[in-house]
Amino acid sequence: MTTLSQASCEACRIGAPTVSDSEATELLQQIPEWTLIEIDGIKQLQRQYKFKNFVLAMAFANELAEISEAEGHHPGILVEWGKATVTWWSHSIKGLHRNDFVMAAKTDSLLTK
Ligand SMILES: C[C@H](O)[C@H](O)[C@H]1CNC2=NC(N)=NC(=O)C2=N1
Repeated sequence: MTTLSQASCEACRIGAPTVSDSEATELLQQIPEWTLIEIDGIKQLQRQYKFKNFVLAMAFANELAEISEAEGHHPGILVEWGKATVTWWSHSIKGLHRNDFVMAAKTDSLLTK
């Protein structure tokens, strides 16, 4: 099995299937720090990362911007002093696609680079 962080984000077109609840539970085992949330009926993955200051949190957000552009899939990022909150979901399908789990794993691997 390819680990999520090594997978590529496949194109996610309108009408692509959302991940089922049982698939989500299984995929979450590979990204245990992430929480499944629901906002306005849209399921999303969210994780808060802690940093020593604002500049480090901002630098992390910029690295995440680079991999997001490379993969064509983009997160919500809230940068505050000492933390960055990252949220992944697929706008085109108003929910979670496997891409979101792949991107969450890639986000985690930025920290271990
Ligand atoms: C045309 C472009 O690839 C699409 O609009 C992409 C851009 N980034 C995206 N990011 C996310 N998170 N969901 C999307 O549906 C999405 N669509």
